[in-house]
Amino acid sequence: MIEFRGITKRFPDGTEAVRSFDLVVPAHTTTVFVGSSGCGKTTLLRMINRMVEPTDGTILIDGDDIAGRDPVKLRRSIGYVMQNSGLLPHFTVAENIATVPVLEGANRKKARAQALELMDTVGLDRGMADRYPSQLSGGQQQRVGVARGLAADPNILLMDEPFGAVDPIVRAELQEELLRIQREVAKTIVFVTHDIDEAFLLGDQVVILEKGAQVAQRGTPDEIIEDPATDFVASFIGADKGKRALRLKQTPHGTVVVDGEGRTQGALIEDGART
Ligand SMILES: Nc1ncnc2c1ncn2[C@@H]1O[C@H](COP(=O)(O)OP(=O)(O)OP(=O)(O)O)[C@@H](O)[C@H]1O
Repeated sequence: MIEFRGITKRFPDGTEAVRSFDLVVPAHTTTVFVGSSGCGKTTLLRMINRMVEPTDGTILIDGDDIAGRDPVKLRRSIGYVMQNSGLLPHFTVAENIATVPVLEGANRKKARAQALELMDTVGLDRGMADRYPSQLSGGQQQRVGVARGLAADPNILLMDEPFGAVDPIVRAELQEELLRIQREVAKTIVFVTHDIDEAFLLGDQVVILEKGAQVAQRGTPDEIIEDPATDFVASFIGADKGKRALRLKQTPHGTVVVDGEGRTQGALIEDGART
């Protein structure tokens, strides 16, 4: 469990990126921070592994104040996956995945064997182990990034817009893969996105943020969709445009689901029917 208590971050130029932020991130579930550009999501995430130090307040991991932890050790014990994967260009795929275990003193042969296993986990062909990042597609690079994040077998995985730079089809594939991996590994994941649909798909807990990391609403996707707390939230999730208020419509071919403007969003099928 990660706990933010009264966290404020003011940068030296006076920008208050985060103001008095409180939140409990339960273990073994996915919490998503979602909000517009500049609202403080990345700053919140980077304070968990001390890449950014808070100006005020306390962050606890499993009850321990992280201010008392060695920053380098803390950082290596937490997985971090970023947009554009952040891979080292002169390292092969396997070497990239094994970076942290090798830094931590793991035997190279063992680290490589583990990297190959992680390639299976994230759905990458082992034949790519000796390629360089520039020889992979954007989606494959992101898979390597996820494998690297998991390599030290961390309890916590931080993901900063990890699927932001890939096309929508690959993005949907990566989201499904992450859901599958999370069913297997059950890490405590903190995921940052500005895409509300991604937040609702991946999040057990979704935290909608406004400027200064002010919490507009926090809850499960169901709770937020059923009862948006404010006009801002309703607008952010598209409820005001009828995007979330779906109706059934009969057609000659069956029943479809339409949004507030009558646009077809999907077909209604019987439970247990083939999709
Ligand atoms: N090192 C810094 N010095 C000064 N201001 C900063 C610094 N890093 C971030 N900020 C500012 O803090 C605010 C929050 O930034 P942050 O990167 O956390 O937002 P974000 O929600 O992750 O945005 P995005 O979705 O665009 O990445 C912004 O106004 C940003 O300009």
